[in-house]
Amino acid sequence: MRKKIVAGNWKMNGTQEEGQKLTSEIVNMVKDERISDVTVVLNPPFVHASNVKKLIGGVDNIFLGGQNCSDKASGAYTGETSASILASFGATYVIIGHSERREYFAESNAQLTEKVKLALENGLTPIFCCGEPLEIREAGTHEEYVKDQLTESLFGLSEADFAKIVIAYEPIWAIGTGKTASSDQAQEMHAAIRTHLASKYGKVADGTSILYGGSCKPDNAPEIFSKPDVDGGLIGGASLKSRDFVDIIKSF
Ligand SMILES: O=C[C@H](O)COP(=O)(O)O
Repeated sequence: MRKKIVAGNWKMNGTQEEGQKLTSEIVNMVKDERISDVTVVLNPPFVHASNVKKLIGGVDNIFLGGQNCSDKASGAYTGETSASILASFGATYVIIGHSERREYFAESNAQLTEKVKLALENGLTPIFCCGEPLEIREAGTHEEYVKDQLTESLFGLSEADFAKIVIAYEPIWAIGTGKTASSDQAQEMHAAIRTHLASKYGKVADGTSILYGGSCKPDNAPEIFSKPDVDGGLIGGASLKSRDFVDIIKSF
């Protein structure tokens, strides 16, 4: 049985006060509505880490994650945050290779491998993102494109390390655009991803949670999450509204 995961990626949003309010509301709803069968991950901007960690304190199925980590272990890298710093603040997940990091910060597949390794060494579960831009989708080469991202960044991992990875498939043309992939498009890609992972890691890939991301909302999440290879979501915009985010969590 694969883990069902809904992760909220706040991106660069939220003052201290807003972050605390959002976290408290989510925590209260998850408790009051007795949601216990879904792993919930909150990925705020780094500076919110302590506040968020404190607020989720007593809830077994809500975890703190980072939106990124450095590909270096420590040192003179101004503005960066390492996997070990994140772990020391109580984070247990970290998003790696989000398309915004790949596009705006020119992160390469090789760099992402280093980030994944450092995350694992520090006990963090990487949520490894992959996904194609619109022109690749239109050219019909999206499967190959995504498989290459996975091969180049992850296929050097041992089986034991690979078993700890969560994948997020996010078609770039669906991120923040309001244009979601159809549930059939999501299932097709998730199945292709799983088959590709199995070509290297065999049965271990059956246990890999693959999340969908891209304009996921309360009204489309039930249909997307009903697909056999979709194990949850990586939620951007809708994770900033507590009611919407919790409704998405309840969409399985
Ligand atoms: O990390 C989350 C994704 O980029 C999806 O963002 P979105 O839900 O705002 O489209």
